[in-house]
Amino acid sequence: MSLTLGVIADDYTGASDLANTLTKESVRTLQTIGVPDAALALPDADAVVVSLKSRSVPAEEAVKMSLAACAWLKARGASHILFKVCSTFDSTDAGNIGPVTDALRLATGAAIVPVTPAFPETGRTVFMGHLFVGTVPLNESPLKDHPLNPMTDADLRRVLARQSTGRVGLVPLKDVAAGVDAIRARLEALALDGRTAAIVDAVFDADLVAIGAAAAGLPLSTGASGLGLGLARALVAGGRVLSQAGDGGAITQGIAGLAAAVAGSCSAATLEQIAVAERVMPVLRLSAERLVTHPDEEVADALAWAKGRLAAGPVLIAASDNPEQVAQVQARFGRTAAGLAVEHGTAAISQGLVAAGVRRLVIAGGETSGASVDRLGLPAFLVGPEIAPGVPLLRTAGQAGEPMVLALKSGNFGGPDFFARAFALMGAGVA
Ligand SMILES: Nc1ncnc2c1ncn2[C@@H]1O[C@H](COP(=O)(O)OP(=O)(O)OP(=O)(O)O)[C@@H](O)[C@H]1O
Ligand SMILES: O=C(O)[C@@H](O)C(=O)CO
Repeated sequence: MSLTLGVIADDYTGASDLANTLTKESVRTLQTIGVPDAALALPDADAVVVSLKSRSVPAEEAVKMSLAACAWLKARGASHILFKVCSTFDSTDAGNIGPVTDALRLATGAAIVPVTPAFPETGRTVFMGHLFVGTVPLNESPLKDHPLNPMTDADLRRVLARQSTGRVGLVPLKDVAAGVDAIRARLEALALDGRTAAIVDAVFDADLVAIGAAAAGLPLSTGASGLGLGLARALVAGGRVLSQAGDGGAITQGIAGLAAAVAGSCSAATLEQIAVAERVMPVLRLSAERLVTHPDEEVADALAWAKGRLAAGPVLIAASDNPEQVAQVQARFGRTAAGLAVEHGTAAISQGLVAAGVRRLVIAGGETSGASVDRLGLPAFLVGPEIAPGVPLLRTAGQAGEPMVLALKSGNFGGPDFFARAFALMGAGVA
């Protein structure tokens, strides 16, 4: 397999978001979970998205995992590496976007790295280096209450500089609007001035097409699905990838079995989606406190609840809670310990659901998805049609046993009826 584009994604939902964008742009794309085993038989692809669970781990660990993924992708011919981060730049002052970008820059020999989390289709735009979520700056959006990495500064030059060893510059919208040559010229000037990364403004998809054209000529970029769109357009236009229309129908073919969803995202979008799901399917609200203090009992009770209902249609099991409740649990047990306990609990529930015959599984939340997919030991996914912007259907690939269809939903993505829509596309209707 000879690749053109190698993507290192810092969480699993983000990886499927990016794989979705590339697939929509007709780039033959495969999503792997971690660096694939040498023995894993993979179909041909022009782009591979390696999913890591590296967003919230200590920076040294994230760097190590990302360098291993980079080496694997480069050994298979990838001429450009995209480090896929969250469109809301989820990270802390300790990392991991800065440390990983710095390390990949050295590994790829890049002089400067264009960085933009813009994803206009989902309302993420960057202007004068400041990230907006819809109509408000990042620090006024619900991301200020994120359970693991509250985002309190919208100025990405400052945010990235606090995490990086290098100096951070800006490619302003004026240059982006002037087109690919102006972007290249600004990046070169910033590199000459000693900047090792540059936040690139982008408000419309057209901006990202120009940025993608400039970035495709460099060894490395850091960004979200908007940058993926720009890179895909540049690679297809330059004849560097085989453009191929997707075969969406094949994704759900031959998949029967039960259907369920597990949610651990506490984003405003997911909380609303759970409330809406309650009107059309059975929903169980887990106790985060009990997942910390009596995990086996809480998991067993949840599975018993689900098993009594699955035959009648999809069910949803959610740990998700509002910021006040999450803060209380965190105050009592600590942020990391509470998050990990809930992830372990939801992963055990996903495993129990699959053991009970679930073959159509929706998971909400990046860390939550990572923990569940790891527990299920799924090595790779083929990418199918889109349920909502940034959320495709996925079909398991490369694993022994019966295939499954999954959806890994980024916390903030999807409309209010997301769960019902996902099940309908998976061929499992709700009442
Ligand atoms: N009730 C709760 N109390 C405390 N922590 C919780 C609770 N419910 C979930 N969590 C934790 O909150 C974190 C949510 O992160 P996750 O990445 O799954 O969602 P997200 O950040 O909304 O999604 P994404 O990363 O895709 O944007 C997880 O670590 C999860 O275990
Ligand atoms: O970019 C995004 O917002 C998502 O793909 C994501 O990474 C959420 O975890």
